[in-house]
Amino acid sequence: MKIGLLTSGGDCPGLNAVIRGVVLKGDRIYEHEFVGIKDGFRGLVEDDIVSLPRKKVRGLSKVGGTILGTSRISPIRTGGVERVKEVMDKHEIDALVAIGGEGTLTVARMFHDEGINVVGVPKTIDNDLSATDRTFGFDTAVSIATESIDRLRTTGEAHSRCMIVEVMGRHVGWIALHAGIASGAHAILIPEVPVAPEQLCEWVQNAMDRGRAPTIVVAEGFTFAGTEQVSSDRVDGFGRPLLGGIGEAVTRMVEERTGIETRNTTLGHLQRGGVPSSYDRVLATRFGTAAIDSVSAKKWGTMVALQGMDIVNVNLRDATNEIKTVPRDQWDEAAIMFG
Ligand SMILES: Nc1ncnc2c1ncn2[C@@H]1O[C@H](COP(=O)(O)OP(=O)(O)OP(=O)(O)O)[C@@H](O)[C@H]1O
Ligand SMILES: O=P(O)(O)OC[C@H]1O[C@](O)(CO)[C@@H](O)[C@@H]1O
Ligand SMILES: [Mg+2]
Repeated sequence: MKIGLLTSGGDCPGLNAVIRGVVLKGDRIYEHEFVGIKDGFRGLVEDDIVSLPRKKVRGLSKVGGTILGTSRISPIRTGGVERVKEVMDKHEIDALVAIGGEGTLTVARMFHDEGINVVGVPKTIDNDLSATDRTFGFDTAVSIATESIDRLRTTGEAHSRCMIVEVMGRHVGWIALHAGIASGAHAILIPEVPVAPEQLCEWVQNAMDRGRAPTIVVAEGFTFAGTEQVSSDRVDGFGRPLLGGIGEAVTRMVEERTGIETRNTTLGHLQRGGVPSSYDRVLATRFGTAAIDSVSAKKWGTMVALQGMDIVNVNLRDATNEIKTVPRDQWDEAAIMFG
């Protein structure tokens, strides 16, 4: 079989390890041929496709980013499924492995419905995909965020300041929750749970009164009860507003209301760049080798997923019907330690 690989949506540590896993097993065990589609769906519409022999994936499991490039360009809006089929036919591509988050896999599902052979691999640092216990990239992002919060804590203590840390998480607070628990934050603010400014200031004041430097982790998608998401007037490649700025808003509010000197740090793309953790390398490699098994078994319209310790196949529809949010009881468990 001739198989096209693409990475789409935000990049994520472990993408290259998936590519390596797919190509190595596909070459050794199944003798498939591979091509790389450049910059996600852009390459599929604009016919930007390169050969992907085994030698191109050497040593890739520890390399950040993606050798194929990525984008947020929609094939549905730009060329449509007919154009995708035309390009695939031209290159005699039998099947696609689409490595991406909920948006990419929604498009993969649309492709499947239109008769294109496709298997999905779940990626995102946000960990917001249903039907898989984990996405690769999440562990790395949490490690980077945790280390950063630990560092901010010592400078906060030196100055008796309140430190606010904004982490990624457009719709969900998984990174904030895990990094916040790991670093012993005094409050964790996530999109799933509205919190009143008065409550936050009480936690900040309590921590200060006990001689601690209050440390607050806030996910970019968080909003105070009854307020709008903070976003910029700029949009991403798909036309959605860029988020970010809630950390600064929380900082000003805390300083104004409590009088405690407060500083904001937005971790941003530091959470996505650089080498994947060993956990993410292993998970991504397992996803890659399982994905080529799925392709070889013609399990079209499915996604590889982690359930417990096992890699399984799930329907793309189950993976993309709704995003996986943080359950309220998990936030409540953490909230016992706030303040
Ligand atoms: N419903 C849709 N209709 C058409 N195109 C879509 C749709 N959803 C997503 N896409 C396309 O798929 C691309 C990838 O989706 P998206 O940008 O959300 O990244 P993702 O795969 O979800 O990863 P991330 O976790 O970074 O968001 C989008 O930028 C857009 O071009
Ligand atoms: O700067 P970009 O690439 O648009 O990505 C930002 C988005 O990517 C994500 O990290 C998901 O990868 C979101 O949490 C965030 O809103
Ligand atoms: Mg998305």
